[in-house]
Amino acid sequence: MPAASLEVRSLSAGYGPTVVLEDVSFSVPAGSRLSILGRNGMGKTTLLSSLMGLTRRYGGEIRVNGNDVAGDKSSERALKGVGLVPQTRDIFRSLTVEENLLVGIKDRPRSVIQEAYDMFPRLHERRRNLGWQLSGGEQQMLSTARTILGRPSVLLLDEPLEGLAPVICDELMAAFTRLAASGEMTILLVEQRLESALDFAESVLILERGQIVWQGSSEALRSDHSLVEHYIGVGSLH
Ligand SMILES: Nc1ncnc2c1ncn2[C@@H]1O[C@H](COP(=O)(O)OP(=O)(O)OP(=O)(O)O)[C@@H](O)[C@H]1O
Repeated sequence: MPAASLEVRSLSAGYGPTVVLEDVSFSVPAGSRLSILGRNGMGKTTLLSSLMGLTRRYGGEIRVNGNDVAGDKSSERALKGVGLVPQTRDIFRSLTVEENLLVGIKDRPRSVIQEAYDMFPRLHERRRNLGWQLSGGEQQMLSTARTILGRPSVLLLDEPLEGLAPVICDELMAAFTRLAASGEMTILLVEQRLESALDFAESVLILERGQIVWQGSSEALRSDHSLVEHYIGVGSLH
């Protein structure tokens, strides 16, 4: 599936009776990159989970290439090209790396696993290791590779660098940048590290208490220190 556009209109969503996202609207052209910023607890994970169909929706539309998927279950959204790499890196801990990857290939031939190994050679070295034996960075690579093998046209990455050593972060960001450059996926990245988020994406949105408080280009945000300090925190830009 080639990259798809994403359009979100007046989305409100949450958990049970709790509304977290309120009237969220934005669009991402096919093949482009959006970073989602905001302090802890502002609704970033809830936004990605809602795009994947994992929260309760109170209203609004989610259009993938113009088709509204907001009423679809998450499994249906996955078939329509939405792929989430969750913050929890939910790999199967008692399966090997290779078995985990096989789960992600959907109906593609087994040989496509090589795509994951090309992307992350470390996974090839660890292919017979069990999920629980992997480091945090390797788990992130596996979780990402498994989702990517399903060829999503809209890829949602939730804080992929969290808790990882700088050298691993660089390796992952390089892989995400290569993916983005391939033009095969539209990518949304939730990331606390401002520099990484701005380097990665052309455009940015900032969430505060479940609402979008700023949207614009990465360059505009980078050059406006007062905006960054107001919404994200002092000293975020170096
Ligand atoms: N399963 C849940 N049930 C009820 N409320 C939840 C649930 N998950 C998150 N929340 C609440 O929704 C709000 C937004 O949380 P969310 O995890 O989306 O924020 P976030 O911006 O991703 O934060 P962080 O950067 O810490 O991951 C918070 O007030 C949080 O307590």
